[in-house]
Amino acid sequence: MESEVKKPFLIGVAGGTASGKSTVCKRIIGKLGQAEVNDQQRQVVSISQDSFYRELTQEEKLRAQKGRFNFDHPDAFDEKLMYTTMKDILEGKKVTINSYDYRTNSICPNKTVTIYPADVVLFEGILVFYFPEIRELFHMKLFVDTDSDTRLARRVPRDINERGRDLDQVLNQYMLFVKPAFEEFCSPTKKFADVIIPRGADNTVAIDLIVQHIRDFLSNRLSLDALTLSPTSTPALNGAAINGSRDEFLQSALRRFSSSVINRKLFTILYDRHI
Ligand SMILES: Nc1ncnc2c1ncn2[C@@H]1O[C@H](COP(=O)(O)OP(=O)(O)O)[C@@H](O)[C@H]1O
Ligand SMILES: Nc1ccn([C@@H]2O[C@H](COP(=O)(O)O)[C@@H](O)[C@H]2O)c(=O)n1
Repeated sequence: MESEVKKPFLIGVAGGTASGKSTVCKRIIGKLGQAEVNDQQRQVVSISQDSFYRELTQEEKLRAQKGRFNFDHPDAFDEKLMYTTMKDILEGKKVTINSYDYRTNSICPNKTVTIYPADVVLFEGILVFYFPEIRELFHMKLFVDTDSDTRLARRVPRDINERGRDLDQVLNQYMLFVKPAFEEFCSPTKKFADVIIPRGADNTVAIDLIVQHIRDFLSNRLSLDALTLSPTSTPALNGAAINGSRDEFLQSALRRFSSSVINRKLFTILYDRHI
């Protein structure tokens, strides 16, 4: 039998720096029951746009060390790599992405992350809605809308504790690049969002609604897939549906989709429609 190609539900998660984008993604992953699942089995994965910062020239590296490089400008990213990676993910391919090191302002040498095909892929970053070709790939677009005071108050300790910066560097970079670029490039992309999440991860009502929408989308797609099964594409499943018992059909359907986050009660309904 042909192996199943997983075409994921692709969700873009944009918002200003330290708005809570990665925390929102973690909450969604947790609520879909995927927090403890290992990388290869994981059906819901999150990718950061930071993995697509481009390598700097020597001159840019020197400027970055002095806090004089604008990492909040669209040109700081490798747009082409972002697009081809998202296309590959949408085609159900396994992809390899870079790890990024904020301390050296560069891609970690000899360190990559493998992203295995999944049901749901979240792609989060300050400018994920900025590039039109990439924006159009998303099935759902979320904008995490946290006020700028809160974001700065979170960014300062994070950049000092986790990204190797000192207070002066963080504040200078914020005033010189981060704040103006947010206003010019990030904030205007809020209008493309399907859902705006005020207060980020604190907004459990919004997160629950989004999780329910993801479940509904996946159930509907699975329902369509199963209703259009052809004997050539999935002989085992179809054979069971046509010739076998109700239990055989459900067993083979569950085997095929056993790793999915989708509601399995659906198969009972499908069986009743098929037979
Ligand atoms: N709702 C929240 N309440 C308190 N701290 C938060 C909240 N959301 C995020 N944080 C903290 O703020 C910092 C930035 O959050 P993060 O999710 O990494 O933001 P982003 O991905 O948008 O840069 C992290 O240290 C995180 O733990
Ligand atoms: N070498 C770098 C690369 C990026 N940044 C800053 O990271 C921010 C984006 O990450 P978030 O998790 O905050 O969304 C962005 O505002 C860049 O300024 C950096 O400081 N150094």
